[in-house]
Amino acid sequence: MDFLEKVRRTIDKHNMLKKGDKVLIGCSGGIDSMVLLDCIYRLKDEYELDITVAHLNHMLRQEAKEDELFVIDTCRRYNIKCVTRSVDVRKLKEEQKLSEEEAGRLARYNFFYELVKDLGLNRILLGHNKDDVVETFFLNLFRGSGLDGLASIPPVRDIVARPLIYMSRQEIEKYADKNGIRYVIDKTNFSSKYKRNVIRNEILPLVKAKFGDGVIDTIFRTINLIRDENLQINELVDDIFKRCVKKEDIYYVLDINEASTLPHFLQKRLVKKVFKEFEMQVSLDKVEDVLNLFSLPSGKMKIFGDLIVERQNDAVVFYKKVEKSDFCFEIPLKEEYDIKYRNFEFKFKITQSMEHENCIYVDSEKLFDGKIFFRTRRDGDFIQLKVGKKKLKEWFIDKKIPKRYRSSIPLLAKESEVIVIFDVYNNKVTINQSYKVTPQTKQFLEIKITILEGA
Ligand SMILES: Nc1ncnc2c1ncn2[C@@H]1O[C@H](COP(=O)(O)OP(=O)(O)OP(=O)(O)O)[C@@H](O)[C@H]1O
Repeated sequence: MDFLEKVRRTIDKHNMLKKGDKVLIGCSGGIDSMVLLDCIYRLKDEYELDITVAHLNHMLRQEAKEDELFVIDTCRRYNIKCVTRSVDVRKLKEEQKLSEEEAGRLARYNFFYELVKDLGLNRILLGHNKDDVVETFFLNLFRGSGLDGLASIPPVRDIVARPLIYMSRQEIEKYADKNGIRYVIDKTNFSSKYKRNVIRNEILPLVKAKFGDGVIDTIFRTINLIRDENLQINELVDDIFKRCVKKEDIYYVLDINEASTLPHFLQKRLVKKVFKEFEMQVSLDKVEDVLNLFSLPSGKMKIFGDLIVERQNDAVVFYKKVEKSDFCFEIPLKEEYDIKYRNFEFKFKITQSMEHENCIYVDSEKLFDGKIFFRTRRDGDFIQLKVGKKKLKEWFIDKKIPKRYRSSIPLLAKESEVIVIFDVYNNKVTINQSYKVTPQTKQFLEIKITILEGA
């Protein structure tokens, strides 16, 4: 089967393209991406494609500018749009504390996704080949990895597709030769500074010499098996996640009763998936630490940064300490006062009548003999209810407000006496009995609460 037919079959097998797609091709100028460009150009009419090439100049190598100009020139010859950008990858590496390869990848993907958005494209095509897949597998194996890493590079992920994924480097070289494809040679491919090159130039040739050239195909098939099984496990974990994990405000609440029935490896995956929601990849040790919380009555740990995992009743709760939710603002009763808190806006105003239906009114008479604060809870807070005086802490327990929410519930208070509890957890307001409006009330504190759109 000829090369282009094999590429076409890869595309169709994985639904990489459909008619009328607007595609971005990532071209470094190297052999893989230039062969990819040539193939997609040949398939352009058949799939009615709109093609844009993107090249990122990493500003790492001396020849970087030449490579960029080479890609621009090639696109001009094909009459294809080309967008280039330069990013100081070394600087990005320092800033984000990444390896050079990771920083390069991050810069590339950011660039690609930005272009997709700005130009209204719907596919990103990259030139990874079979050898890249095998090399990545070994890289991850030597680094230490679970199935996700051993599954290596997938043919399709999200809108990214890799039409050359079943082609060997040798086949690509043959195609380039036969069709006079021009490309640049990345000299760093030969340097042992990068671990990938050690695998590519030293380890894999040795493996081939000892086990025969066919061994690469055998390893590639093994990787595909791992990927298929991994995919199925991931789908299972997605279903379990929907069942066991609830998102509440900024919290992910994992139901222990449900999760405890799962086999250990699925529990690990589930916890890893919660971390992923925070865009965090966490070591297996940390995952095991979290699983230990399943069998403890209580416990709390800091993962890293500001991510906290805490055992609470029948749940393990994951949350990020964003900002200290403690706050305290004095309400100047003489004038109108607005304050935004989370996705609410509170407006306070003294009035002589209860004009508005959707406002809360408090008898203001007793407010003037002290300072009034809009704040979060303090030790010793209490509220006067119909049934008598109650500690705020007990009130929280009665109303079944989870501990993690208690510190972020806004209150109106005078010293330790709570006048109004704005229970944003249950969407209810509780007013202190001594401040409730009566037929004798002459002056009111009007409180208007608005939910802010899109907050
Ligand atoms: N600087 C870049 N600008 C745009 N796309 C890139 C760039 N570098 C890599 N890519 C894309 O990502 C794919 C994989 O990158 P990787 O670095 O693994 O390959 P490569 O050896 O540079 O590939 P190639 O042989 O095409 O140069 C490339 O085939 C190409 O599609």
